[in-house]
Amino acid sequence: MWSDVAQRPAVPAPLATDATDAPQRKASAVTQGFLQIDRLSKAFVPAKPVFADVSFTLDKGEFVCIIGHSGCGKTTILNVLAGLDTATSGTVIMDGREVAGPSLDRGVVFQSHALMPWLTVRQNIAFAVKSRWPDWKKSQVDTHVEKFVALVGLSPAIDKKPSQLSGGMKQRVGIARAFSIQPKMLLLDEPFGALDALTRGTIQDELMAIVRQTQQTVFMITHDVDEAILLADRILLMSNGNETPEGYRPGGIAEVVVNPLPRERTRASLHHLDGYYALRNHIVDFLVTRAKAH
Ligand SMILES: Nc1ncnc2c1ncn2[C@@H]1O[C@H](COP(=O)(O)OP(=O)(O)OP(=O)(O)O)[C@@H](O)[C@H]1O
Repeated sequence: MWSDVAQRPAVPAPLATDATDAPQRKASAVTQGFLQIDRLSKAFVPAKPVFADVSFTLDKGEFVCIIGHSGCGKTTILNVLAGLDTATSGTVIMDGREVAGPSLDRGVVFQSHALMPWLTVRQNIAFAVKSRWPDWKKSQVDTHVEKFVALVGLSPAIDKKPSQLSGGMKQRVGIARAFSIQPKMLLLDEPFGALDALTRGTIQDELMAIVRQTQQTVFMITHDVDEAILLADRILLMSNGNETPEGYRPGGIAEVVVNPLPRERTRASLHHLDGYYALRNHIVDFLVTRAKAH
């Protein structure tokens, strides 16, 4: 089902098991893609890597979500992609260059918005823009900041400080800031995790519109199956490390699911689309039966 090969089907393809499509995934993982992750592993405790042999790629303009139970290593992978942490082994190549530290080429949004509380919305975003383009004049910075604040619908609040904003508004500022530096890749770690369902839905729609408009490449962690189905072109299903009768087995990418739903989907239309329930059930089944015992 929805196997990760070069061809992206428009309708659900017949079921392909992990075992049968894994070799194809590995071959494509190291030869194609704007972002190439090759045999990544991370061990905080030497004998028990959290995950091992993690290989996948992202094409330019692609939106990929990773889903898996708590502790499987999603944030660790995202931190390695961001250059905020190092892997124990393996490589990350973005746009032909190895990721070896943080860079303004990668915008990161965490669950906690991480805004500077003493600065206004405008100043928070301008800070990032000035870091990216130190030679820009104030008027240039202002115009650029205003454009991205408008994109997330926050123009009326541009001169407010974070303490004067709701949780959803703060998260929008974080998203505007990440987009404003026009990174080559956006890394999102459960950016809507702390928001109520209504706000979450609205911002999901906004994010999707901006991503489509800017052709942004996105890697996002989520625990929400519907969020992944709405936003992602592909969904990486990640298993946890676990003890087996043969000994400890590290976690890893158990399966890559290609989203067969039309890209123009919306939250409102999602559950009316052919293939939605099959896709959802497949992911939920993975989380219930396979994610912790592979
Ligand atoms: N700095 C660290 N030192 C030691 N262990 C760590 C460190 N960071 C993470 N871990 C461990 O590595 C494992 C993976 O953590 P990580 O935060 O990447 O998981 P996750 O899948 O993102 O979880 P969640 O969904 O709960 O955020 C966990 O068991 C965690 O305790």
